[in-house]
Amino acid sequence: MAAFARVSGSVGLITLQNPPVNALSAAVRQGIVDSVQRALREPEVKCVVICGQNGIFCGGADIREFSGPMSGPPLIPMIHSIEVAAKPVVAAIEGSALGGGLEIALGCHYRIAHSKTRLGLPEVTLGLLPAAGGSQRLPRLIGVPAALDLITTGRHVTAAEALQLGMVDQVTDRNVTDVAVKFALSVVGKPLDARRISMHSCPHSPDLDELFERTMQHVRQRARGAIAPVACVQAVRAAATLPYAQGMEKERELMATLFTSGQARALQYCFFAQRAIGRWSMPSGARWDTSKPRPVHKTAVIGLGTMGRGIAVTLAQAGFPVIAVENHEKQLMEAKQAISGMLERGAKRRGVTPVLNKITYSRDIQSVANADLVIEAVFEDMALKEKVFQQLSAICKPGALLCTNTSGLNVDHLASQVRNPELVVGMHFFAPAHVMKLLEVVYGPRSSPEALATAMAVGKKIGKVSVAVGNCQGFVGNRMLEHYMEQALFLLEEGATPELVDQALEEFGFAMGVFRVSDLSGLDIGWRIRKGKGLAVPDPTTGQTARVQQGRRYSPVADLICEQGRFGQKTGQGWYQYNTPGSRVGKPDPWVHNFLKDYRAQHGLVARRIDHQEVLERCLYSMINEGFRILEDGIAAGPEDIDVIYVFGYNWPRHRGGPMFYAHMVGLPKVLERLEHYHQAHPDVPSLQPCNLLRKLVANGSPPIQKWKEVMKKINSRL
Ligand SMILES: C[C@H](O)[C@H](C)C(=O)SCCNC(=O)CCNC(=O)[C@H](O)C(C)(C)COP(=O)([O-])OP(=O)([O-])OC[C@H]1O[C@@H](n2cnc3c(N)ncnc32)[C@H](O)[C@@H]1OP(=O)([O-])[O-]
Repeated sequence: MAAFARVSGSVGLITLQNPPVNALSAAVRQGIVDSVQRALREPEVKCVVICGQNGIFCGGADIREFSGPMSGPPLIPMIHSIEVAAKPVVAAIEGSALGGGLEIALGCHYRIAHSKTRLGLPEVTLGLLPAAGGSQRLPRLIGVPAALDLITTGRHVTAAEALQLGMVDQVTDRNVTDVAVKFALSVVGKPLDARRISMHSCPHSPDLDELFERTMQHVRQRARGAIAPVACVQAVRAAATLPYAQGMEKERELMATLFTSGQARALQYCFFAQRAIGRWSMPSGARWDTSKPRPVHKTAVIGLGTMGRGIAVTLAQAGFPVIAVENHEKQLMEAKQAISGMLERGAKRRGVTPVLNKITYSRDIQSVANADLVIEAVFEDMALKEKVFQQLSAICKPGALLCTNTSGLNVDHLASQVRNPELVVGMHFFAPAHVMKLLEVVYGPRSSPEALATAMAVGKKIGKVSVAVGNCQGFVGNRMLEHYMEQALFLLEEGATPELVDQALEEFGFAMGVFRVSDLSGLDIGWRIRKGKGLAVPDPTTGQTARVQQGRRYSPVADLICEQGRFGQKTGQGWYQYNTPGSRVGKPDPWVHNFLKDYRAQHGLVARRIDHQEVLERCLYSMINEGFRILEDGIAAGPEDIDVIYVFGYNWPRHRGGPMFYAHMVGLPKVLERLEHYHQAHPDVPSLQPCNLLRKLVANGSPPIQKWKEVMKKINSRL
């Protein structure tokens, strides 16, 4: 709701009250309407100040209301009544003014912001556009180019940048409401027409058409099929070319298309999923709010290869002192140089001083004896990791958290190497570790809730989106990815080309298809892992790698490509051809096409026409099916955990919500039917056999994704 009070004699103070972010729920909107009417009606009130409770102005419209019928007074006429008011209305902005919150402020005649405020119109990140006049008022206030940037990206600006853009009139370090009240009294009686933004046209911008063409092209490229950014450009174009009322009509039309779109539902699901994963739970019943993290002051990283360097940078940038250990002198010197460079470039980008002194380098693992948390990031070899954990167990102080950055090896096996297995968890970073937001925090059967709570707390402090998952081969992300990649290889055997598979996945919204990503990360990495699993081993008699391994179909196509030394971008050849080793632009490679033709002939395979639909169904549904197995095994607590992992760690297109949300949108009965269809065609591919949980959810009427956890509990309780 919103409270009204008269302060300083003649100032009507309207306070938004809806913790934690004063979202504009129906009750808050009604409260504002009532308060504005009262302020304008009461003769003693000469001016008005609008502020928010609890140190935040307003987080915008109440996103929770979007999934149901909208009720309460609409925003647009409410903001209009503020703008046309005969008494000056001043917005006192602190904390955040986002979306509808900023739109209210744009309806006010003046805006005073606290220096720590963040302002923005992030609707595009929810699959929407600023639909309470923001797309029409902001361009009029700050100009078309700046408004296009803020509205199509949804980025938040600081108070300093907002002042520089002309979005706010004053920035203060003092109590912003007090400053606003004084300011409001100082402008009583001054003409207001100049302050009514909608009454003005947009500041002139030379060659507007060229600007919009260029922006639309850039936005379409970046959007990868997302519709909201495109609509945002069209709305701002209306502001630049049409009178306000017509522009508002255009804004309303565009919003109507977006509001009910599947993409908007996917993006709003992601918004809440990203916040839900912080409320983790373990199969033991331990939870985020019943487990206390241990204090972590000193940290250490063992092994300064690519991952170790990124992890050290991330910890130091978050303010942790780091002991960086590498026992090879040359590797240590190279790491020191690389890390310093990363810290300096990061500091330059953020306009802060590089924290080079946060890291101390050592060749001696003894130096980590006093660390509260140690992250092992040595080469992905179990024997080597065992040795490191045995050393850490002997060296580290009691209570130190021992973490491994393995991307899929058995965390519990490493726990069995130490005195306190309850203090061992996985902290699986994604390359580059100082850039990628995702962190899989892996707990084993012996990991204590306290250990998990501590790793999750450190994950939050270093700015990672941290997801708690159970220990199993490949954890969640890589375990599902294996099936996605396996299907892609089978499709090559059956007639597809790498380009066709990648095109289907890129049209779906992935920045890069599976074969382009493999060429980027290096085919030799996967090859080494497959060899480690005893898969990519040619039969000594035939010299051929069997196409049935451990009782299931196996495709040796990638191994055979690697045997030719084709490791992707780094060798200039992989699934694509590159001008030179290291170059990034891959062209279709006739060698690969001929190789596949020969391979099919050799194995008696007949190529057939494969369409994009089949590529998507086989690559994505097999991955989703494994997602259901992961839920069934309790490795992930809910679909949100899986979807956040894929959106933040595997570039799953955010406007598709994540693999499990996508299954929900496609419809579980359809996913089940298609998996059954493909499993019938490929009985030797177990990953296509529908998971029991999927069957049970369909049998339970395919409940909405928000209800899966509940239904899973019921299903499990009946087991
Ligand atoms: C007409 C108009 O044009 C259109 C159509 C719109 O206006 S569309 C809406 C546009 N507005 C936004 O996109 C802003 C969204 N919010 C944020 O960016 C951030 O929240 C924040 C404001 C910067 C605070 O960050 P935080 O880190 O301090 O806390 P938190 O953990 O994120 O949030 C704390 C709690 O508040 C909940 N919450 C936050 N913003 C909310 C909102 N707008 N509606 C409903 N709930 C919200 C959130 O789910 C969490 O709940 P729970 O998990 O505790 O149950």
